[in-house]
Amino acid sequence: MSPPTVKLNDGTQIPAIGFGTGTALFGRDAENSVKRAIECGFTHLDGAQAYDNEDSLGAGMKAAGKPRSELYIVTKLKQGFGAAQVKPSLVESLRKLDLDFVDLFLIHSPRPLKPEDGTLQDLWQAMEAVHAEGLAKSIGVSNFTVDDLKAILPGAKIIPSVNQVEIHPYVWKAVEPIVTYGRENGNITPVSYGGLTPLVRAAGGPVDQVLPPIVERLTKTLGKPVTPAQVLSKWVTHKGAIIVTTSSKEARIKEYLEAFQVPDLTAQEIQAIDDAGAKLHKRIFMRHVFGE
Ligand SMILES: NC(=O)C1=CN([C@@H]2O[C@H](COP(=O)(O)OP(=O)(O)OC[C@H]3O[C@@H](n4cnc5c(N)ncnc54)[C@H](O)[C@@H]3O)[C@@H](O)[C@H]2O)C=CC1
Ligand SMILES: O=CCc1c[nH]c2ccccc12
Repeated sequence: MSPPTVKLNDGTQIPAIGFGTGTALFGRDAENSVKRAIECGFTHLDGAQAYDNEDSLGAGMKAAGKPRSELYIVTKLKQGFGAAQVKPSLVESLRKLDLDFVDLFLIHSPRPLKPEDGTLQDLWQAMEAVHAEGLAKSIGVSNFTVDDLKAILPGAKIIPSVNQVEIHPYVWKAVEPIVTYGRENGNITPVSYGGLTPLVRAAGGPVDQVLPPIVERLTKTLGKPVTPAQVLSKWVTHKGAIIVTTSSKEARIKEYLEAFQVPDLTAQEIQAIDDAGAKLHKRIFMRHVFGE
């Protein structure tokens, strides 16, 4: 079963969960993992120039044999690239991916940006130009703070469709203002990465303690086992975000997709996870977003 989709501010639809080729797959051949993910039901694939594996992402798509129209392909401008590199680097990404266009092209990070490479506004104008040429159906940003959004929005002809940022309970207090600002200023959809951090990179933290009763209730309600990772995925979805996750294991890939069959969390359960998350601040990526 295909995952649900969400409508972006430019009218396009994005699958509510994406399979990442960074982190564990960074610099590695992603072909088999991407093929497996597509065969299991993922249609949204998250790449980046910096991951140095776009060619194998393209090979994985091809090997899976799914029509291009059923796939949603994302790549990101390498960190540190300025306006002049937007089009040539995207053309090179498309060559590696063996595609005519990507569904979504993101500025991977607003930093570092050298003064000689122009301003963030110049960078966004160059993104608007590749969108106008049809090389990217949607354009967006990643790791943008409220101030970064404020820097580009006044001069923008196109509002970023998404802001991909680290979102999980241990950064929620810090990231919520970015999510809210984006929503209130052009309906920018948050995309979450690092969503499983409480289980994967901060095991034993306060969130671990509140998950078991929620897992138990949902397992009873659904009539089949629900996992802590699925509960965290539901939490991310309840915050209005698209999920980007990854795994090389087929069982985990299926577990991620099956999270969409899990019943909703109650307001009290969401609050319990928020409260537990607020007891620990743990950021994994992009120091500039959270200041520590
Ligand atoms: N825009 C950006 O700056 C960033 C984007 N990303 C994108 O997001 C993707 C996913 O990022 P992640 O942080 O890896 O996602 P994530 O937080 O969902 O973690 C996925 C990892 O968790 C492991 N895992 C899943 N369930 C587990 C369990 N029950 N116990 C132990 N381990 C478990 C998986 O094997 C996998 O290695 C990346 O591949 C990349 O495409 C990631 C980081 C930064
Ligand atoms: O996207 C995840 C974080 C990130 C930013 N730049 C790079 C380069 C290589 C691997 C991961 C990343």
